[in-house]
Amino acid sequence: MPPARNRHPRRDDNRRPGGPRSTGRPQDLVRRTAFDVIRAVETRDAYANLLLPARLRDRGLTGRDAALATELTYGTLRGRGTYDAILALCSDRELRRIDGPLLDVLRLGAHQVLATRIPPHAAVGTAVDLARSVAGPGQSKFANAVLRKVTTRDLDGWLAIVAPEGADATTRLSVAYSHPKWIVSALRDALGPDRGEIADLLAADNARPRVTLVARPGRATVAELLEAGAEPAPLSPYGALLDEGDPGAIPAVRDGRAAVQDEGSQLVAAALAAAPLDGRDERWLDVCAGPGGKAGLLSALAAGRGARLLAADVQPHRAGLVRRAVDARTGVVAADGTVPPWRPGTFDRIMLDAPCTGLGALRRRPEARWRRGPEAVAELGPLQRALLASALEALRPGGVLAYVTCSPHLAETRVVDDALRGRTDVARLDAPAALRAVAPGLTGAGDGEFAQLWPHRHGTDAMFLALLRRD
Ligand SMILES: C[S@@+](CC[C@H](N)C(=O)[O-])C[C@H]1O[C@@H](n2cnc3c(N)ncnc32)[C@H](O)[C@@H]1O
Repeated sequence: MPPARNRHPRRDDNRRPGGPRSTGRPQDLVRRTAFDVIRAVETRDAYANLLLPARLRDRGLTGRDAALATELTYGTLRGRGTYDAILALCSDRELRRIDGPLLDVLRLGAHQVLATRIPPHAAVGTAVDLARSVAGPGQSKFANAVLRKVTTRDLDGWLAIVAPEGADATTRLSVAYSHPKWIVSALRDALGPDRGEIADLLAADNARPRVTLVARPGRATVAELLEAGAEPAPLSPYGALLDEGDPGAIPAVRDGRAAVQDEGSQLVAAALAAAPLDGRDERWLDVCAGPGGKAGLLSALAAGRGARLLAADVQPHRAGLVRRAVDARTGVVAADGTVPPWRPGTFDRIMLDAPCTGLGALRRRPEARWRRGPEAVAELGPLQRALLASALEALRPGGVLAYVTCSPHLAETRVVDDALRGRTDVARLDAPAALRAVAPGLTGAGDGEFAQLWPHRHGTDAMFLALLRRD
């Protein structure tokens, strides 16, 4: 099966209105912008989702031009694994011998040829122009020769060659769905008995998610978001989906009463808030709160109950971002959760949204899959375990803790089993039931103690949730 394709309406008229910077041909500016962001991701570890909006603004690209630049940037970054396999067959030079800028032009060209409705001659022509401007006339001839070969087959035709049925399953899925092999293996392991869904999961990682908004209760309502053009979200009682338009233009979002937040993130925060608890319910803690997505919702839910949230993050600038997401009652501190400034047994509810590989949010971060290797999982383990041990210490007897990762990787979720081994004072609560209590329509999120949401099943990031009570 081919990777999910982000088809773009067939057109080569992506002109932008004239303006002070509209010297060269406008379509060149669109592709040049995509190229610059792809290069920055490659050479200086830039984040496409942060850099691209800034470049679009700088260059005055809006509307259809901005949409095309976004599609080209994200699609090229996501599809790199597939495109490299195809380019390797079309080039008489090994890919590792092709200069970085030229290789990125070829990837951008391959994406346009194979996964958009841009006519092949326009895709090749503009890529050759770009190759000339970033790598010189000699290299533009090479780019022309390679990309012309790419145009000889459609994506399915190429996949039959680079990811043939007879190849071993991990390699085939890795090339066809453009995921590194170690991620394919890790995701398949995480699916466990449902491993047959792996192709659907990889395809979901390649599809751009819809923008999900959260109405922070007591500060905004879902109805207000619907009036602004959003649709109700299928699962979260606080959620709404936006198909088009700038979320920042919605007054509630502009004022910080609502925000952009994945539905899975909303659900795990709401499940912690709704988990049954005996006794005092006044002191809530978010240990790893930056940049403040879950803290924003928790602070609003806490306020509605007369409880108070303390939000912490080890990085002062991330703690600063949290301040913008929460109300004035919420305390925000820059603190290391492994050597915390708070006393043991202080809190009634704790959110531990641990630093993780983010393998559950690949659809939002197009370049993330290429950035780190499997060593990242091993590197994060000790920190995840230390944070969980320390957060359990901070919980009062009878209190409830949510251990959350936006990664389904078993090494990152089994941290909970490691932490509880040999302990008799911590009980695992039924996390799937807690999620269903806030999202009654939810199915397929697990039937044991732990809950796992999936992009291909739930349309959310692959959030993992364990709910623990200290006895
Ligand atoms: C997955 S992110 C949290 C996302 C956040 N909960 C949200 O919903 O927006 C993990 C956060 O943990 C923070 N972090 C890493 N090590 C930490 C530590 N030792 N103590 C506290 N925070 C830490 C990181 O700075 C990062 O902001």
